[in-house]
Amino acid sequence: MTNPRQIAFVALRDVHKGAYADVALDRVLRKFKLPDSDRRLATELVYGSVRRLRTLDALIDQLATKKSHQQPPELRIILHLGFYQLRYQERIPPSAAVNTTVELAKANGFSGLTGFVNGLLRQYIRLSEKSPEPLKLPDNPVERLGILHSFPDWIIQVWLDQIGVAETEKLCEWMNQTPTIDLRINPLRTNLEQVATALESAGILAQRIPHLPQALRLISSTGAMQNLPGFTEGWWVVQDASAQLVSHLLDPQPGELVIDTCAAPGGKTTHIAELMQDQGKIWACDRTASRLRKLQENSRRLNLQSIEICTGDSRNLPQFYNIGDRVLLDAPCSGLGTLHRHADARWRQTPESSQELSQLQKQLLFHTSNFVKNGGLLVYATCTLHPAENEAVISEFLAENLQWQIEPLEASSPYSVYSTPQGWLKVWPHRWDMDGFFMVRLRKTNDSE
Ligand SMILES: C[S@@+](CC[C@H](N)C(=O)[O-])C[C@H]1O[C@@H](n2cnc3c(N)ncnc32)[C@H](O)[C@@H]1O
Repeated sequence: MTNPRQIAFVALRDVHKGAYADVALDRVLRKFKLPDSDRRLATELVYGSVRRLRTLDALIDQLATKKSHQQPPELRIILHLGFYQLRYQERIPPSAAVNTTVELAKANGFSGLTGFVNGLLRQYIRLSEKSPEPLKLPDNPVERLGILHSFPDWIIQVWLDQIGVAETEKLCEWMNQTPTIDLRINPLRTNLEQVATALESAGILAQRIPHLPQALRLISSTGAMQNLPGFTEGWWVVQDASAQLVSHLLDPQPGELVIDTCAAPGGKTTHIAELMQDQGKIWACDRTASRLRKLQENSRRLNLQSIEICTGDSRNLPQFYNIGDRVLLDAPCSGLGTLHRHADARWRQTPESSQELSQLQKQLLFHTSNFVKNGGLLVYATCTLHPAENEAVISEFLAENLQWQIEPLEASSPYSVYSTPQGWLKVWPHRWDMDGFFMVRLRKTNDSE
C-alpha cells in the first residue's frame, strides 16, 4: 500500500477505535515505506482530520441527510478526509480532493455510495464559491468557536472566562497551527552562535527567542532531529521556549541540592543541571520508570553528572523532608497549553479528568513542599491553561500553609514580562508565540519569621 490517503484512512480507523493518533500513524508508516512527500501528506491528513474533527462532523451534519454519528464509521472517516482537503489544504486542487475521496470510498467497500460522496463534497465546493464561510454557525459564542475551530465547548468556556471572546478566538487559531521546534543549547558544551552556524551549514535556519539566553527556534523543516548537527555531541535538546522559562524561574545555583519531583523525561532536570554548572546534586523523581530511562539517556547525551534518579510516587518520599534548597514540581496536567502538539489531546481531556488532576496536583504540592528547607524555594508549574489546576491549587495551598508565600520576580528580571499582578507567570500562547504555561515561585519563610 503506497497511497497516502489510504494510509491516512487506515491510521484514522485505529484512532476512531481509541488509539493515540501518533501511535496509530507511526504503526502504519513503519509498515509501508513511503516517499517523503507522501509521508508528509499522510501525516497532515491524519493529524488534521483528528484536530478538526468537530468542524468536519459539523459539515457532514449540515450537508448530509444523516448526521455524522449516524453514518457508517468508515464512511465518516472518508468524508472527514475529503472535507479536510477541501477546507484546509489549499495546495490540493478541489477536483483532486473530490476524485481521490471517491476512489477511497470505492476501495474501502463503499462503491454504492460514491455518488453520495461526490455530491456532498461538490455541494461544499459550490457553497464555498458563494460564501467565504459555508459552515452555518450558531450565535452562542462558545458553540460558535467550538464548531468553527474544532474544540469541545468546555475548553472554550474555560478560556473565554479568562480572556474573553476575541482573545479566545486568537488562541484557538494559534492551537490549530503546526507546532514550532525550539532547541535549548547546552552552555556546558557549546554556545548559541556555534549551534546556529552548524545548523545553517546543514541548511536549517534558526532564530533567537527574546529573553531566553539558551533558546533557538528552528524556522525551516528539519527531518529527523537525531541527524541535526550537535545531537550526538550533546549540544542541545528540544525544549519549547516556555518550558525553558520554568528553570530560569527556579534559578538554581551551583552546589545546591535541588529536588525535581515530577522529572521525566528530564527536559527541566537537565536544564537545572546546566544552570548549576553541573555542580551540586539534583534528585530526579518520577513514578514512571520508562520515562526515567529517557531522562537518563538525555542526561548521558548532554554529559551531565549531577543528576540522581529516584523512582517512586512523589506524594510519599519522606527521605527528602527539609533537605532541598530548591524544589521543582512540574505537575502532571491536562495540557491545555500544548494542544497544538497532540492532535487528539483536546478530545481526550474532560472536565472530570481536569478535576481529578487538580486533586493529584494538590496532593503533590502539599507533600513536596515538605522537601524544602526553611528559607528555600519551590516552583510549581503546569503546561495547562485551566485555573482549577493552577491558580486554585496555589490559593488553596497558601491558605493552609501560612509559612509559604509567593515570591514574585524582580521587576528587573527579563522574565518579568510574563508576570501577573498576583505574582505568578502565565504564558498565553497567542500573546507570546510559545506553549501555554503557568508557573509560580513560592518561598518557605523561616519558622521564626
Ligand atoms: C509534566 S510531566 C514532567 C515533565 C518533565 N518535568 C520535563 O520537563 O521533562 C509530569 C510527570 O509527572 C509524573 N508523575 C505523575 N504523577 C506522579 C507522582 N504521583 N509521583 C511522581 N511522578 C508523577 C509523570 O510520570 C510525568 O513524567
